[in-house]
Amino acid sequence: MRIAVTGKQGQVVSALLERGSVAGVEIVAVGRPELDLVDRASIRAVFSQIKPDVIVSAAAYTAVDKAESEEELAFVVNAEGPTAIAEVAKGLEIPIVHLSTDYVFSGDKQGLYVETDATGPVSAYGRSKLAGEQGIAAANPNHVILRTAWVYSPFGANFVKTMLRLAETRDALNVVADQRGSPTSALDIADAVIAIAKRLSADNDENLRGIFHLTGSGEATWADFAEAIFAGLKTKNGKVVSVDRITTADYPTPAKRPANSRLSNDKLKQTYGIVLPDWKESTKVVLDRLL
Ligand SMILES: NC(=O)C1=CN([C@@H]2O[C@H](COP(=O)(O)OP(=O)(O)OC[C@H]3O[C@@H](n4cnc5c(N)ncnc54)[C@H](O)[C@@H]3O)[C@@H](O)[C@H]2O)C=CC1
Repeated sequence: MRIAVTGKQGQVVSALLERGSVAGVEIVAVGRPELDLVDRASIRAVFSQIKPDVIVSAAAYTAVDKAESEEELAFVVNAEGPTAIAEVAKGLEIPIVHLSTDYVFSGDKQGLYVETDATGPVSAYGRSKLAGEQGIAAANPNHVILRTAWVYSPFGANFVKTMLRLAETRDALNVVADQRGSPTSALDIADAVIAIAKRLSADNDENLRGIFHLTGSGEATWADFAEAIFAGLKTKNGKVVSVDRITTADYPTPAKRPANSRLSNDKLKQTYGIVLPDWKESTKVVLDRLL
């Protein structure tokens, strides 16, 4: 099976390239310059040449704070581009698997978010990703939208790498302790995406299509996540870094973030039998690679 994935150096695309060979699946990464999400013509041209069985839409404008001042560009990249890809997939009669985000929700709910909960993004990035979900769903019923969250990996830029970099020069760090979510390893996302793509290309059942939540098992605050990273660092090289728990109000950012990012993964478990590993286990796997 051949999977075309958008982007060349992102966390999820890098993980797919690595895990694809383990799963015996050919992964073709397409990104700039031959595929630019702001250029519809490039989107149309590239996939008919590759002839994939499934398209995975992983590339995105992911600079959450910068999007506040570049909302128009974020919309083109996160909504118009993926919608055009879904149209191409429809024309090729193949499924599209698209990565979306917990930031489509406001974070005001008390419990875990389920797929049918009302959306209500509180940031430009979240609004652009929600518009992408809606554009894809309207363009091609043969879609799976995977809302994930707090993605980290050995690749690209992410929270784990930022914490390890800061630990080189600091003994204590202030980390936000009033946002809850589920850290999710891009390596685990890649395994799930490949399993889902295989099912989609073999089975037309409409229950396999639609929106699904896909996050690491268990939950944490950013401060918990940082502590787990520094515990791993301590066992590796003895360096001790302490975490000072602060509130979101103590750490103002241009984009507002949901206080509650916890997503229920029950639908994915019931439909596909997929459950991602506990975030603490997957964090150890990534730390082993980075340290
Ligand atoms: N990183 C995170 O914490 C989260 C990410 N997501 C979603 O998961 C998906 C994958 O995220 P990551 O791998 O972490 O992202 P990333 O930021 O590591 O990679 C994004 C990729 O998109 C590419 N890209 C950006 N603009 C482009 C354009 N105009 N044309 C072509 N390619 C372009 C970049 O070159 C890069 O390869 C994205 O859709 C993102 O919105 C969802 C929730 C959380």
